[in-house]
Amino acid sequence: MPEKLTTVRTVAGLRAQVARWRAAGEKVGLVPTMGALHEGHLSLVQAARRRGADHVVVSVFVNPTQFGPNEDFSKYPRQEDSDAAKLETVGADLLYAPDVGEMYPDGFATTVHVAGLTDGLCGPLRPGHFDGVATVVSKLLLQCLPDIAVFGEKDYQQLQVIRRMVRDLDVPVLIEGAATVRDESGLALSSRNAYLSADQLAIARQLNGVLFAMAERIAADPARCRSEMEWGLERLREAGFDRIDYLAVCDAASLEPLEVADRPARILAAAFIGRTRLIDNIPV
Ligand SMILES: Nc1ncnc2c1ncn2[C@@H]1O[C@H](COP(=O)(O)OP(=O)(O)OP(=O)(O)O)[C@@H](O)[C@H]1O
Ligand SMILES: CC(C)(CO)[C@@H](O)C(=O)[O-]
Ligand code: BAL
Repeated sequence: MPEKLTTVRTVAGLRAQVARWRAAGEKVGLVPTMGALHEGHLSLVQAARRRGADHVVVSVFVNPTQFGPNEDFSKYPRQEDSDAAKLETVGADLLYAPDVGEMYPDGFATTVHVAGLTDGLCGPLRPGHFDGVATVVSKLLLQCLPDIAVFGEKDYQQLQVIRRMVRDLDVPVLIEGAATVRDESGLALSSRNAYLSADQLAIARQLNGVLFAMAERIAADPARCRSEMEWGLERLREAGFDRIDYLAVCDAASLEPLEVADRPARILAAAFIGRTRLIDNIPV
């Protein structure tokens, strides 16, 4: 029988529970999130179980250090009660919901920076974002010391950054990526979709179609990267996106931009509708 979901708010509380599972020889999975949970997050809990975790810890922490000064930290949705109810439906075991003081005690002075992979795409457009992510994910991994941690491919650059950070710092955890969960129109589920009006949602729902069309045409002719990017940018403008941060065809591992998709590649995009910034990516 799965245990009922319990909530802990301190590193000591988290470690005490994880220690009990370890003493019983059981494997622990960690799913880091910022809450406002949807089916995409719940799929990560299920993926952790499928990949061998006997118990799954889900962290919910809206991490201030990964938001820029003009970003949506204060309005980011916080809904712990409904998050807990959703986690129960997929049999998560522990909700770890620290406050900012627990995560960043007075005098906190350390930053984890992953070079190279953060030079392009979201990196320069959200200065400091990946330092905030790498630092808080390092802390979450060290606080919980899970056997595996699962992250969504929806945040593809983030996933690559975390893989590199874990490899470089010899963190003893297996990092697993999980496929993007989409709605019936193909729109990638995202907590920020809740900011969109009905008209804006109709625009958002066109993003994935443009990426899938580009992927099909580039797969047929790998030298078409540049012309397909121009085609895709035009389609996104026509669809009504207000600002396109990037639309790029990149090497799937290094995230270097590609002119010719002659190796595993990924098409990645970030675009604004009003003040809401959406991201998506798919393989070629
Ligand atoms: N549609 C999705 N499918 C699979 N995983 C997802 C999906 N959306 C988010 N995730 C993953 O869930 C984890 C937590 O992400 P986060 O809490 O930021 O959710 P989000 O919906 O991406 O929110 P935001 O709108 O802030 O980007 C990350 O590993 C992220 O990649
Ligand atoms: C990994 C993460 C939980 C770190 O705050 C966040 O960036 C997210 O929700 O993807
Ligand atoms: N989903 C990644 C977290 C962020 O955008 O800050």
